Amino acid sequence: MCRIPGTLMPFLYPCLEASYLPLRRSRKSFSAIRKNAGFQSTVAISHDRTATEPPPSISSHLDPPPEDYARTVFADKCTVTLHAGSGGHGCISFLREKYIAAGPANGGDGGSGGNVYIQAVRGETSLHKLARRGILKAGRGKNGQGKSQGGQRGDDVLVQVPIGTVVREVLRHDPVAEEEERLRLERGKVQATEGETRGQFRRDKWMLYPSTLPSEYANAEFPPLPKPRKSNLALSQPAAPIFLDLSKPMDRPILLAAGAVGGLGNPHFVTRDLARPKFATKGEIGMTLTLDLELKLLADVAFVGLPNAGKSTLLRALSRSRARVGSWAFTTLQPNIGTVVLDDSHGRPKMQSTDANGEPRTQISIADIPGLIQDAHLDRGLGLGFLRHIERARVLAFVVDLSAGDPVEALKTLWHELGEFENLKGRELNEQTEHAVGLVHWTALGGSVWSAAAQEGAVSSGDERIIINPSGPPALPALEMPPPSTKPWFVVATKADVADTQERFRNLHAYLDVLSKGLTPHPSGRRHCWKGRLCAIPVSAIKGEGVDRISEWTVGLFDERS
Ligand SMILES: Nc1nc2c(ncn2[C@@H]2O[C@H](COP(=O)(O)OP(=O)(O)OP(=O)(O)O)[C@@H](O)[C@H]2O)c(=O)[nH]1
Ligand SMILES: [Mg+2]
Repeated sequence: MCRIPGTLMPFLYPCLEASYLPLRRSRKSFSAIRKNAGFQSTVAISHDRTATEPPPSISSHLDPPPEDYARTVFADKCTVTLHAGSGGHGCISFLREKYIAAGPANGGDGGSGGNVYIQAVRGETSLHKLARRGILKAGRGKNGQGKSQGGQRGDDVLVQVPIGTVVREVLRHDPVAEEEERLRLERGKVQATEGETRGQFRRDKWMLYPSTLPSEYANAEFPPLPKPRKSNLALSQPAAPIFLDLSKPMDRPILLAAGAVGGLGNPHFVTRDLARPKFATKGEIGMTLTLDLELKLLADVAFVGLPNAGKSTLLRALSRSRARVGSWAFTTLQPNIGTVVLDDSHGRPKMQSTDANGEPRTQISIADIPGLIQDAHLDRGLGLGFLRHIERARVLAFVVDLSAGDPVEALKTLWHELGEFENLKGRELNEQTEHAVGLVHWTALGGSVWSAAAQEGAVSSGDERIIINPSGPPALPALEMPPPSTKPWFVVATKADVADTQERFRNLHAYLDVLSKGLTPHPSGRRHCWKGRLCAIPVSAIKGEGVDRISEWTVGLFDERS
């Protein structure tokens, strides 16, 4: 439940105020707020101040010079390749001391490779850092040393992603699993694998004593190769193909790929006949995973509006964002994410509210989405790309400009685009399903694991295995998102400081009233839309007035749903 201690900012339109109380606020607390704010006597915004008076001191952030813009770097999707560390090689060494010229074998085992972990953390809002890096490699285990010293473990890699990231596997190359698969297939044909491997030298598996002559190992007899080994940690890896929906902050990371185990030192190969083996095994090769990361939840609130409506200025007013603003359309080309901290700058929460996990809500994230224009669903303007972002917010805040024509028309245009986008997605989904019904799925290596061997082409160790040369990994289906019309929403009527905008605001308010009573069809044209209390919040973003109501209302909506 949301409770708002302290005073509200002096409000914009006193005559309309009574009907915009945040959800579930008691009458008593409201009258206290009115009293504190000097409500009856103060009208917060002087309407024709913008042109003549110098902007207030706050405007340095809200009406910023170009040097105050931060370059927006944002990615809501990326593909990364993760390499678990390979194991270090086993060591070939012999004890050598005073009076012991040729002691027993004492080579240490190789160290294990580093593991790859993933963790969803608060504070991360975009996948651009991962998108830029593309490839992350865990450290290789160090080789074993003499005097039976094992090699050091390789360094782990921790991939930190924003909360709401969906991780899907695109490609997997696990040399150990592939070797096991190869042996399993061969076991049917040749019973005595041991006998077959004895006497063979495999350059990729064996380490040889440095001073060994080629002629020596050409005739040397090698023991059977040890079975492909995996570290115990591999048991806690998620099952293939990986699908993780990281919708909550994680205290501990999840293991994605365990590092490969190190090779065996030469003491492992001591036998009665061979006291001083001059060979050890190489470390296993670490697995490679190609993952598709996609943000399912971009932010708690998304600002949806026509170009130049004042969305970026509003984000600057609410948070410390340094989004670019300008009096022309399409100033914003990438979503900007801002964080609103719900405390009074002294560490005390402004509102008592808890999230779905029962934890106190300390902040909300807001996404400023690039402007939407008519026919955006037909890929006009910045196209479908950013309509996609709108699906990824929990609450939609429609930002309408009170100074630019009828706000009701603007709201209808925005909803029409979202409705058409939903229709388009529905049609696409139907087509995909029809297409999928007509397809025959065939997996090359008989498992859900898409192996690199299959990707390389017509590789086959046996005659009966036919591998089709595919052009690449299978495309992942689009993530399922809740349609925008089912999300809670409200309207932010901005630029309320501009003169003669009250009438437009009253019209907007009246329209929302009629809409919430169900007396007029939903502007998206969709059925099963969200049915809740609709509200329009008048603000002046450029003066930072009335903007606190946005976070209060949002928190009220979250509390209602939880
Ligand atoms: N008078 C007044 N002007 C505002 C207000 N908010 C924004 N503006 C001005 O409106 C213009 C557009 O603001 P932006 O924040 O860049 O608008 P936007 O919606 O982000 O625009 P796009 O990124 O192009 O979609 C700027 O010149 C702002 O100074 C406001 O509350 N009052
Ligand atoms: Mg903008």
